[in-house]
Amino acid sequence: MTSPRPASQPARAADRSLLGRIPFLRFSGLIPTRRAALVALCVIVASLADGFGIASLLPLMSVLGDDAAKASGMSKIILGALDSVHIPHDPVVLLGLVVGGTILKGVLMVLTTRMVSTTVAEVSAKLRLWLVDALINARWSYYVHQPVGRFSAALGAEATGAGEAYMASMQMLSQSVQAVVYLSVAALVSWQLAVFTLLVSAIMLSTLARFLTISKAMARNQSALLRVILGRLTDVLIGIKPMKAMSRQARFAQLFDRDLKEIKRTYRRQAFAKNVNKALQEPILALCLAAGIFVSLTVLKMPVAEVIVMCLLLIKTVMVIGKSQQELQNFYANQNGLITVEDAIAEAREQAESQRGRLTPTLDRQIAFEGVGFSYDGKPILQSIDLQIETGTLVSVTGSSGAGKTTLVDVLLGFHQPQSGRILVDGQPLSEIDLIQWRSLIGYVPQELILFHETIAANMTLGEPRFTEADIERALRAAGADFVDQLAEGANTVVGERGSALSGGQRQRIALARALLHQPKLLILDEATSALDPQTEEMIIANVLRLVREQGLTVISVTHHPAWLGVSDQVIRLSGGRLQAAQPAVA
Ligand SMILES: Nc1ncnc2c1ncn2[C@@H]1O[C@H](COP(=O)(O)OP(=O)(O)OP(=O)(O)O)[C@@H](O)[C@H]1O
Repeated sequence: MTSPRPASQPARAADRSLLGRIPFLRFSGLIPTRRAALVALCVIVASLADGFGIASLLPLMSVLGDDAAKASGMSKIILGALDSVHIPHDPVVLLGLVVGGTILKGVLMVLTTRMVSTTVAEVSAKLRLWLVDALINARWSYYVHQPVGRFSAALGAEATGAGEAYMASMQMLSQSVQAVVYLSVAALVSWQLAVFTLLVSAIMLSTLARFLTISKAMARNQSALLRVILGRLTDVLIGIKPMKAMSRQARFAQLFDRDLKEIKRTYRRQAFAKNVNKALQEPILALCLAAGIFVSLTVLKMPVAEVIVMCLLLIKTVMVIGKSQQELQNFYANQNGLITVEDAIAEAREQAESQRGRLTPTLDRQIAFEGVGFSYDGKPILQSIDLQIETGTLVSVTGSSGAGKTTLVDVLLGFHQPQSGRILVDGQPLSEIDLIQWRSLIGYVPQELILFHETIAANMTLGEPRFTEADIERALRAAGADFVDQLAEGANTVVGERGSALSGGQRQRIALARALLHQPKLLILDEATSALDPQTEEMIIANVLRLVREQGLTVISVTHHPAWLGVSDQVIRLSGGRLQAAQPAVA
């Protein structure tokens, strides 16, 4: 998942251009151009076929109509067109043409729907993939400031909404093409009919436009509210235990209640706007139609057959334009998902971890900090740190809470770039080393360790198939996790949500086994044995020390525990971000 962004992937600004505001062009960066063009072409062809269905009824009406109808301008044009392609004026032949055309249209529609549905699924899947990829490759400091729920919302409902928006844009394209065909046929029949149809459509669209605006606004509100709720829910569920223990969860339920009521209100308004739009289209059309029929029959004295065909055309055209407006409403209701996911992707990509280093790390001799300084938002955390860590030694980092111990480790992991000084690994600047390769040499147990809702084995291998059962067994032994043998399912025991089916000390040992599984050259332990009883801690220290002495493992242990400090080759003491005293490594 470390691949750079493919060139075809969209930049945020490009999609907000004028062209990007046209619904079906909005997806140009998401779907390969050729495929997008093919889908659009199929939609257009199927819609043309659908549009010409109505035109094919006209010759039939003319042939079946009375003499007055045959003598009208409309019929002359149609019958003349039939003569030019040598189609006899026979009702049976014409009926056959209508049926054949309808079947062809049906087949085209099915094929097109299939292609559009596949692309809808692809749009959602691709957005999810890009988002996951961007998140995984973002720098550590980015995660620190992000509510997790934001990404849950983007990966779930919002990515699905983006697919729905694509579907709506294609439907809209289809209805628009049909509208153009119907209008052209109407113009062929009579220019007055085409003008009247446009007039009726304009009345309908402008009357109902405000419901479109409501849909758009409500969709935006829903999206923002859902993000807040999901973010809060994720936080609450992660930290529910102390809240329940102190009976302080009620306040959160009240907050959810307020947000959920607000969401309910936006959904109600959106559903109303959508359905009222649909419901009002027909009465508006009926009123205009009644007026048109009255004028045609009584004032213009047009033949009845011709008025029927014209009414049919007008109804079809206006309905298709109305449907196109409904699809635009659907697009607005869902495009927020697209915008939100694209924004999340673009933002995470802007925070992508720099991969500038090209050097291959070795770690055979020494890690050196030379005048390393680091600040958070201008607040100095590490100041002029100078130290050497020889390979094959055990080094403890100690100091009061907030002294900068974890930050020191984070800088060594390449999570933060020092603002002054440099770190050298076997004489090579860390800033020039390939960070992916560097971290693959490291085993790391963090202070706030998290196990996944998986088996013990899966928590150790993290899904990598290269590890064997023997590897898992070896790492469990080294981590002092003998308790796994007592479990009915052994390493196949599921550890529960964030490892809650295990004790704190058991979780720490699984996390240590995970860190040892790939036989790292550098093991970093951040308070990794804080939850263990003294006997278990001593046993783990002995195991780690054996790896140091026998296999040349380098260990940095952030700790306050005397058991670690007593056996360390070097103790680094931090106070207020400065090195207090460093004891040289024991020979
Ligand atoms: N992401 C952050 N943004 C801003 N300040 C931070 C951030 N992370 C840590 N700090 C600050 O940096 C200082 C050092 O934190 P650090 O976690 O390195 O201390 P520590 O010595 O490991 O403490 P402890 O022993 O309590 O874990 C603290 O004052 C902390 O508030």
